[in-house]
Amino acid sequence: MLPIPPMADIMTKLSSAVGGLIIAYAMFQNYFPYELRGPIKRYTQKFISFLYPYIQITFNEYQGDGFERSKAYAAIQRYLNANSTKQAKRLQANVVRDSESIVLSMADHEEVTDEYKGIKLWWGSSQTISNQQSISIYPREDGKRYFKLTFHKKHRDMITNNYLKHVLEEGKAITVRERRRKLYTNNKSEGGYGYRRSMWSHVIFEHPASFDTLAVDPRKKQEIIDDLINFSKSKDYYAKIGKAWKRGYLLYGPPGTGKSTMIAAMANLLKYDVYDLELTGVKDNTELRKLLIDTASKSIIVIEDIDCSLDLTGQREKRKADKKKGDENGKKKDEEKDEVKEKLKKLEEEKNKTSQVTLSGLLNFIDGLWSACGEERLIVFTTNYVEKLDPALIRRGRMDMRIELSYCGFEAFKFLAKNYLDIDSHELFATVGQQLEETKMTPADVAENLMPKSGSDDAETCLRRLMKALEEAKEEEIRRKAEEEEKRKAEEEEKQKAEQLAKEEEEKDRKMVQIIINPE
Ligand SMILES: Nc1ncnc2c1ncn2[C@@H]1O[C@H](COP(=O)(O)OP(=O)(O)OP(=O)(O)O)[C@@H](O)[C@H]1O
Ligand SMILES: [Mg+2]
Repeated sequence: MLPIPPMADIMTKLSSAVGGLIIAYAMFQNYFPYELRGPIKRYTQKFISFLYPYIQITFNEYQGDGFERSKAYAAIQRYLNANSTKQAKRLQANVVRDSESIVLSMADHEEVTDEYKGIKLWWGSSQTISNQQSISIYPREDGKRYFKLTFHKKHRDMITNNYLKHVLEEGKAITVRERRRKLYTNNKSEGGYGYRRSMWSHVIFEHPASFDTLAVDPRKKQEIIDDLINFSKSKDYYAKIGKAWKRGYLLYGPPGTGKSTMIAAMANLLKYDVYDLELTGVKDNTELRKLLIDTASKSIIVIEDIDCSLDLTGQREKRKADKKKGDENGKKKDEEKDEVKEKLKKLEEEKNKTSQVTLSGLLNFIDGLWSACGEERLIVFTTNYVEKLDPALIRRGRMDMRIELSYCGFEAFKFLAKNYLDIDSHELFATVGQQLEETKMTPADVAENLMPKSGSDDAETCLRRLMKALEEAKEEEIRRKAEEEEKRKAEEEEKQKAEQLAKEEEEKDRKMVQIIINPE
């Protein structure tokens, strides 16, 4: 490739060439016969492109009527900030992320180079200054910002077909990587009229959990990570098989086994937002659908403790009973005419009013037609009692992956020891392993015991503390079992006594009947 002079140099040469051409053009307009003008024009164009064999593409910041910021401009800006800002000598500082950090971008009239598959390109940033003296609310009237891409015309196809696509995709990926993720929760519906509030409120999601710190059997962990990454890259696959791009996970296990922590780790791994849906705060199925529509792509919708959130089968029965009660109250109202009492009753009813979301509403939420309105979404349920859930809710297709998080095993313990004490092995490991087989302890409790409590605590002190806790837990379990056995025996005895008593009563009754029938 020919070495290309810097832009300023090109512009000087070009302006003198163009000046000459304008004079020539004026002469030719007046003095050349009409028939000769066409060929001469063509040659002039060739001459210009010989002098300046480059193509320029402009990307304006605002498009359409000037209100909408061009997505391409934003993506290019991100791309250039990440890839080429180091070369620019004049930079512009923008404060972002709630005034916490600064992002540098190339200043106006700066130029940087980029290289793509051995092709050199130039990116310039500029602004046309508005002639208006007044301040306008229309962004485009305050001056148009734009990026200009310059490249040799022989690379036209490669640039327009491949490079621009690469820049836009890379820019978008950087936006996703760098954005601050959010943790949303649904606002409790308040009913009534007035200004429609957003259905979700959010805070910045900053949970430190990651799969690196999660003590789960390494093989199982890898399987989950692979599944998640595979999902996030499967846009085309889902389109091909005609399924909405979403996946359901059911996390189940006793309290303190890392279900919530795993959700945070999933969000951190995929860089997704989290929507923590509190079902008891959702008025009815319609509101549930609205909440769903209000969620963005690249997100995890979480429903924790699904078994407690709603008594999905009992709920419908209770509602019917409530309704009946409501009708009866209506009749009484005319009779009583006691307004104060009525108001108090209403308040009480309002307080007791629970969510009217039904099982079918929830199933529709997961895989009904509306669930396809966004893409790249995970739906995660957690529960302590998987056996309590309605089979329809957790069948394959709805919950694609079921993950059991259980008590701490030896592998998980070794992982926690490495994480908390920075040791791979210790002579006490074998004993701890044996204890863990005999006694159930959650990873949360194991981690708590392993954590050094003071600066003087070494690995052995922490391991011995864990062993002591396991010993105590074992004794507690033996005590509990003994108590249960005692209770069971007492109940059994009670039952036998009652049966004996019933038999005796029956015998007495039988004899009494006989005396009445046969008095002698
Ligand atoms: N497998 C694990 N690896 C590392 N830390 C864990 C693990 N499980 C639990 N913990 C620790 O224990 C604490 C409680 O865990 P978490 O809240 O994730 O439990 P959970 O399964 O969601 O419990 P619940 O059913 O009560 O909601 C967390 O602070 C976490 O650090
Ligand atoms: Mg939890």
